[in-house]
Amino acid sequence: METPVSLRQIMTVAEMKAADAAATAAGTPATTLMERAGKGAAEAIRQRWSRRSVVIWCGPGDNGGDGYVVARHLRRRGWPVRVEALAPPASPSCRWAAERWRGEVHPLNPAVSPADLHVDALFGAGLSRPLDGPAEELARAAEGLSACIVAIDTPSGVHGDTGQSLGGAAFRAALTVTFHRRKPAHVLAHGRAACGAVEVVDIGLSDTGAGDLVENDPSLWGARFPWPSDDAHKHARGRLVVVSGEAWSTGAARLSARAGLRIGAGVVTLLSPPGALAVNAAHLEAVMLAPFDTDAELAALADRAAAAVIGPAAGVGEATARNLTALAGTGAALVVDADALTSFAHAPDELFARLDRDDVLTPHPGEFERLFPGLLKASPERIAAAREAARRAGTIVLLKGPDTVIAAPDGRTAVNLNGSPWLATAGSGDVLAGFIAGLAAQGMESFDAACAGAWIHAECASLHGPGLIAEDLPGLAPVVLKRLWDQRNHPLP
Ligand SMILES: NC(=O)C1=CN([C@@H]2O[C@H](COP(=O)(O)OP(=O)(O)OC[C@H]3O[C@@H](n4cnc5c(N)ncnc54)[C@H](OP(=O)(O)O)[C@@H]3O)[C@@H](O)[C@H]2O)[C@@H](O)CC1
Ligand SMILES: Nc1ncnc2c1ncn2[C@@H]1O[C@H](COP(=O)(O)OP(=O)(O)O)[C@@H](O)[C@H]1O
Ligand SMILES: [K+]
Repeated sequence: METPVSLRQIMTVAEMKAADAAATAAGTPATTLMERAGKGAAEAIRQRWSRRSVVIWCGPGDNGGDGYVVARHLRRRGWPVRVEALAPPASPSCRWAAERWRGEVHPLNPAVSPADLHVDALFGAGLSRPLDGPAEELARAAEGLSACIVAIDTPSGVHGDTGQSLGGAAFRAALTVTFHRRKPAHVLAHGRAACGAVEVVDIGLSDTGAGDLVENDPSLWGARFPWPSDDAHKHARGRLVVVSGEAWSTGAARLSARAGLRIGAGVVTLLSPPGALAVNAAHLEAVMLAPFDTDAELAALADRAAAAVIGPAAGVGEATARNLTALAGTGAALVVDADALTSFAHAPDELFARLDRDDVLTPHPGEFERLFPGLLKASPERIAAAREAARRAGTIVLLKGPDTVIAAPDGRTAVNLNGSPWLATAGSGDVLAGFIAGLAAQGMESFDAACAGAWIHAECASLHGPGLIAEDLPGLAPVVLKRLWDQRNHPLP
């Protein structure tokens, strides 16, 4: 069975608080939620580690309360547990949990008391100011110990919504156990690294439905993947065109074209300036080639295409801007990347005016800054920046990076989690543009295509690992596609 979309939902700290309040209002006491949270965290720890000595650092709020519950459950299982408190319990639920811990409570040892495992239950996702005093000292002393630290909800000192340190020191963990849903801190680059593995414990909060911020995963788009029908023919599988650069910069467009073909577009044509025809012809097999001289000729060639890629090594300037305008006048869904983005740096609104809701912009942070000056810096995190960019542009925006964010103008947003640094290699973005456009050419809705393209792209990179170059990526797509195909025919239980 596929994972329901709602299980892949990411909730902000405020949304989580609201879900918590709704449960309490509906009759589930806060202490019941805390008991489930702490018990679930203890179980997650026992699943990962055999019995060993553990020190639990408890804060004064509900995160600390979870810590006392973890302590009780681990001791019940025979684990040697030492509880250290930063301050006496201050919240009612924390007091409740502390009263049920029958062992000793020691003051926090900022120099790290020796143990095989340490549990950070100082502060959770709602922390609003930097760690200070003994908590900060402890975070510094615990640097380098992350392999034996388990964080409850979030590593203390990390902001739940941004994943950034609140300033000063923050903990890093091997495992973070959170509750109900992941928060942005668990998926965005810095926070994700601080969390280590993330496990989500169900604490019985009611299903809040499929929110519009989700993890990017096949459960999001797998059911709508454009597999060919039995009576498919190549033209029915979707026509894709890719605009080539001049003779000395043709490789990027060929990478996109090959990627589009590999991901299933039936017919892929590279549209090439006359001066680049010879070099393109020398390097193409299944990808077809057609010359264009003017933007009008380009539009005519693209007229029957379902999707188009423009940007990879297309050249920055007037000609690319004109070519984009010509393509925008066809019915093709556009994937606008690289030089096509930069060609509008002086007038981003002119670009946005030419695009439709089914077009996709694929900027890396540098290109994003050119189209949306200051937005990344002014936003609390990348999710908010990408969402605002999609709203302004009226089109889909895929903001690239270790935590690629895909946002649609209607608010749908997905964060890609399967990326790896092997993708940080020249040309990998060109392949991504080709994957997305290849899926759009097959009729996949553009937000789905962007999400599926990003996920498959990252999956290909993980399959290869060290030594990856962009040329390898399209050739790895069949392995990933086969897995998706097999899951479709034989869904996992
Ligand atoms: N939501 C849910 O559904 C469930 C949530 N659960 C658990 O509850 C946790 C959230 O609990 P929480 O809101 O009490 O936040 P927590 O991070 O524990 O305390 C932060 C407060 O401490 C205070 N503070 C004092 N000294 C401080 C210092 N040096 N540095 C900084 N702050 C300091 C400070 O108050 P201030 O002094 O600023 O007024 C601040 O407001 C959550 O992470 C999860 O583990 C589960 O039980 C299951 C159900
Ligand atoms: N550290 C990283 N972890 C995960 N993905 C990464 C990382 N660095 C880069 N990527 C991915 O690699 C691709 C690079 O694209 P881009 O910067 O456009 O490169 P190019 O222009 O050379 O093709 C993007 O999909 C990006 O998300
Ligand atoms: K914590």
